[in-house]
Amino acid sequence: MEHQFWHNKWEQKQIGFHLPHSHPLLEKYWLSQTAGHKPGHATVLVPLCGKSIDLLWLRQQKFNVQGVELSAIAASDFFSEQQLTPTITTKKDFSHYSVDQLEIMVGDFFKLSETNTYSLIYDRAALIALPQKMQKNYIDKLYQITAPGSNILLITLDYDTQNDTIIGPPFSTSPQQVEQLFANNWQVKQLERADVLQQEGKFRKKGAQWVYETAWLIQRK
Ligand SMILES: C[S@@+](CC[C@H](N)C(=O)[O-])C[C@H]1O[C@@H](n2cnc3c(N)ncnc32)[C@H](O)[C@@H]1O
Repeated sequence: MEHQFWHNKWEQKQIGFHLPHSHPLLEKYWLSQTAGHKPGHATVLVPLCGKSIDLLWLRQQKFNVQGVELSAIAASDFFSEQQLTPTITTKKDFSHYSVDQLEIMVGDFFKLSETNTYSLIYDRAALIALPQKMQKNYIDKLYQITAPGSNILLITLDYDTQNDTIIGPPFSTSPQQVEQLFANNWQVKQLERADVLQQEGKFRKKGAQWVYETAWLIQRK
């Protein structure tokens, strides 16, 4: 997706993806499957984080949280809505908005230069925000920045693409696609798959017959 597409979405407040609460699948699987074995204060990276309340939930569980987000509007809205005052510093490709244990790096995720650094990643609506031709680059970038043994909690959506009135994002990403994307270098475990058509008004209105949400534990070999 062009960067301008997302900047326009934030400027025009077209952020239907934003949830006013933390994600139930994060609450269900983060400690039980993904990060429960990690010592307190491990760092979790949240790619394409928007102004997600999940950042706060993760911090409440005593993780250091680093989000990456293209839009400075998203970052400033996050901190002002949470009544937090960040310090802002700019280094190279990113502006860092930070308060205790929580930082949003404003810039392009694909410009992260770290290697073998992160051991915990939370992805809700990040992989699926990208069109198929960018998804492979996204997985390559995850591979670059994570260390062997890293865990990712990934939440994907796939839907009835017969109905071509639905144009992503989110881009329908089927279990087969997830398995193919992570086929090399990763172990893939499906944690849960459920029909969420009833909760997804946007899809229902457009005539979708089904929408599935799937939670995954992805482990880097
Ligand atoms: C579908 S939203 C999901 C936001 C968040 N994960 C959530 O659950 O609310 C995708 C977000 O990714 C951001 N984004 C898109 N491309 C990006 C990039 N290359 N680097 C960093 N952020 C990006 C957009 O601005 C948008 O806020």
